Amino acid sequence: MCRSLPLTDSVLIEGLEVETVVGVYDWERKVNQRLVIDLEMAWDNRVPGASDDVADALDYAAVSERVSSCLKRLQPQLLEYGAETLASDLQSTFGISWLRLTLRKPGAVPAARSVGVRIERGVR
Ligand SMILES: Nc1nc2c(c(=O)[nH]1)N=C([C@H](O)[C@@H](O)CO)CN2
Repeated sequence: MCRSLPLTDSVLIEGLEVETVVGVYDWERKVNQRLVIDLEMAWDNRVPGASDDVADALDYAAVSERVSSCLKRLQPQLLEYGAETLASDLQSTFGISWLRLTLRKPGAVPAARSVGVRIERGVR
């Protein structure tokens, strides 16, 4: 019997910076702050690897653009809400079966280099 192995290919976006309104406090609703996004997204890279056609690839430029516009429109209070909404939007828009998303807010806790949340959604 021939069983297929789980797909371990990914497309990556690391350190994507987005300026938006984010936070729970009154002062935070009046300023832009920087968010930093890391994404690992399952994708069968054998197809674009054979065709050399970006139409077969998960276009990291298009995903980056979508992340930025989504967070600017959403203006979340909690990072958790931003991450959950973003993950759901990316999965349905691009047909991503599984992703790991890290959303960091580097300025939030002065004594820390960064704080944030990480979620994984879907199945590989
Ligand atoms: N788990 C979380 N804790 C906190 C969040 C958050 O989004 N998730 N946000 C804040 C404030 O907005 C903070 O960033 C202001 O410095 C506090 N805790």
